[in-house]
Amino acid sequence: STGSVVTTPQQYDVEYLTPVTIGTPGQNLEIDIDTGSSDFWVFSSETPKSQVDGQTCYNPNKSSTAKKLEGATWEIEYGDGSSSSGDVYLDKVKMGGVNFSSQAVEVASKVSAEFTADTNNDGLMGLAFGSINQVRPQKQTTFFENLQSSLDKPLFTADLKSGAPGHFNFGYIDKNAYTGSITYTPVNSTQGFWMWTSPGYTIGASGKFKSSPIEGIADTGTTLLLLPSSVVKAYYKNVSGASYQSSNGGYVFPCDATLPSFYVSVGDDARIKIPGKYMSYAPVDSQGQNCFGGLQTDDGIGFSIFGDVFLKAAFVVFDAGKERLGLAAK
Ligand SMILES: CC1CCN(C(=N)N)CC1
Ligand SMILES: CC1CCN(C(=N)N)CC1
Repeated sequence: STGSVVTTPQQYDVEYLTPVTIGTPGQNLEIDIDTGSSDFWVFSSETPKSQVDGQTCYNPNKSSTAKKLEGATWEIEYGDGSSSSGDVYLDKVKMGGVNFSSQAVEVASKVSAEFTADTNNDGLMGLAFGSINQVRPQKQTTFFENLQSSLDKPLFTADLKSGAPGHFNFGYIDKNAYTGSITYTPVNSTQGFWMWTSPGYTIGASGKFKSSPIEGIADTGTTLLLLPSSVVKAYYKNVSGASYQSSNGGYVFPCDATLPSFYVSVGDDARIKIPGKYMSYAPVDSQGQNCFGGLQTDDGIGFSIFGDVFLKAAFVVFDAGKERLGLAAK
């Protein structure tokens, strides 16, 4: 089998939302596909009304195919301090024409304020590895892991775009979705993530390549590109008026500043070009005077995060069959 589903950026490409159908008859939710986690959780009939602000809620009692996973519970906390928790049902889940009949659907009986405020986001689907799933007493496998053996190829691809809809595809590689060739690099999944190491980077079209291994995760659920502080400092040295502002929680610069492109090396002789335009995330003030950088430090995380600022510049192959990541220009 193969599948393809559209994924639509929210304002400033802060996150991408993807339609997912759960249960019988189908209940349609808009889900944040997150390759940096491994739980599929949704707003539900069990989420207190005071914590719901317009989100679509999955109601297992209205699905003839829902079965409660007795005794199973979950709770999860994300890098930004947001969190959610609840219990678990097994139900039919369909996305992009592929479906799995008994997917663990983690229903939220509690969500933090960040999720309540994220009014178009009805839940998250983690596509990292099941080893970091948070359901207890027995961990659950991800939608992709459940599908894997039935897919034409044991892989999925992400084609996120800047300010436009893109696609997640399952089981095949769309040759029309990228230019040139795909460079593959090994994935180390021992921490449960799509973790890989870039050999280095280049700042600006005429910059010199800097050999400096950067270990990080390919993460569709993180908005920005989070790299070691030495790399980030070197980049913003090239941006007039840029400074680290603790009050804003990162590097900020005048919105009219000229931003150099940033090249992330892949394998022996390939690199992904992030256009300067992608290196500005959003205004920090209502006048739109100063802007928050799309590149920030990975301080405190333990590894770098190749988030949407990077991923939307590439065609990305998450190849579980060969434990590797494929990257191509587009
Ligand atoms: C290591 C962290 C990366 C960001 N997260 C995520 N995309 N779910 C949380 C884990
Ligand atoms: C990885 C997740 C971090 C938390 N999120 C949020 N606050 N809207 C969603 C993505």
